[in-house]
Amino acid sequence: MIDTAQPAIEVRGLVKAFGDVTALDGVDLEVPEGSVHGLLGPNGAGKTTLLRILVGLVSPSAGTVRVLGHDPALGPAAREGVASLIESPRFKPSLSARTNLRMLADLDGLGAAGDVEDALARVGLDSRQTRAVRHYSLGMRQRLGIAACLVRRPRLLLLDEPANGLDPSGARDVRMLVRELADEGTTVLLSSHDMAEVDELCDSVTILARGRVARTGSMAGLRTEAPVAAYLLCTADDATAATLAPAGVTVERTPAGLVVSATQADMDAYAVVLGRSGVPIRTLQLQTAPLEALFFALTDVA
Ligand SMILES: Nc1ncnc2c1ncn2[C@@H]1O[C@H](COP(=O)(O)OP(=O)(O)OP(=O)(O)O)[C@@H](O)[C@H]1O
Repeated sequence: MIDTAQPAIEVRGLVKAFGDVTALDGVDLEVPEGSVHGLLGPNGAGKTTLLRILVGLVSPSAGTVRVLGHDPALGPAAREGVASLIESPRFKPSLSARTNLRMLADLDGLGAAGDVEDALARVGLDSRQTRAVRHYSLGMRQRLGIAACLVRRPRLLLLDEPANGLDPSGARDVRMLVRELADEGTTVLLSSHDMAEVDELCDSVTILARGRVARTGSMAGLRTEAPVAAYLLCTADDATAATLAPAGVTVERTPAGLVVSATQADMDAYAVVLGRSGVPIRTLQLQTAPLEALFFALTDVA
């Protein structure tokens, strides 16, 4: 029975040191059951270490960890209901996707309960095809890795940069799949470098920087904190355009065009004013997305 009052993940004061490298330095994390939570941070922030601790692959130096109510360090029984894709999944290269998943289901003692056909269908891999996994593209392997998670019918799915290395359509497929699983009630914790990806998929986010929590909260809350966006605007008459900026819009003339700082709503209003005033817009480019700018500010990455 699912205890809805209990968070799917509850981490308090988590510290992990590898020799003199402190990968995690007092991390608190709470992920409610049924939500999609993003773990965001630059390289080396500690995301993978945190995920590895959550599945019992690494033991913490200090702090408490509860995953679906259990301490994952206590062994496989304490990790029931949890599936993860943290490292590149290891499959037998000479065997087909279906045979690989059947073997994993048997190893997990799932037997017929591990629905291999359904898992393959969910990730868009054809269970009838006999091609060996060694011929699979990176995107197909990643999908197979997710299928291996789905065979376990997890309540909680942990994904380490699931769209990393995939081409745009592969990345979109993985995102759609994550969204579908979330809509069905699976709790998802996914790490990413990509603020846009987290914004698209997640209800809430924890931003890590150098092993510490730089910010945690709902995506909606984070959006309200985001600075105004910067745009590069080129018009048929930049000198006139600069004089037409409404209140709330800052315009700086540069050789490349007008650098405009404005909220989305104010930029829309400015574009309408320009059109009405007979100043055609030639190009308008978003230079720094607001959430991305906030991510850089919070993690100190120039
Ligand atoms: N097994 C290990 N031994 C020694 N140091 C480690 C080990 N695992 C991680 N680290 C160090 O801990 C820090 C955090 O690494 P981690 O891989 O968790 O970061 P990350 O946020 O996942 O980075 P990336 O986005 O590059 O994958 C880094 O300084 C890394 O070098």
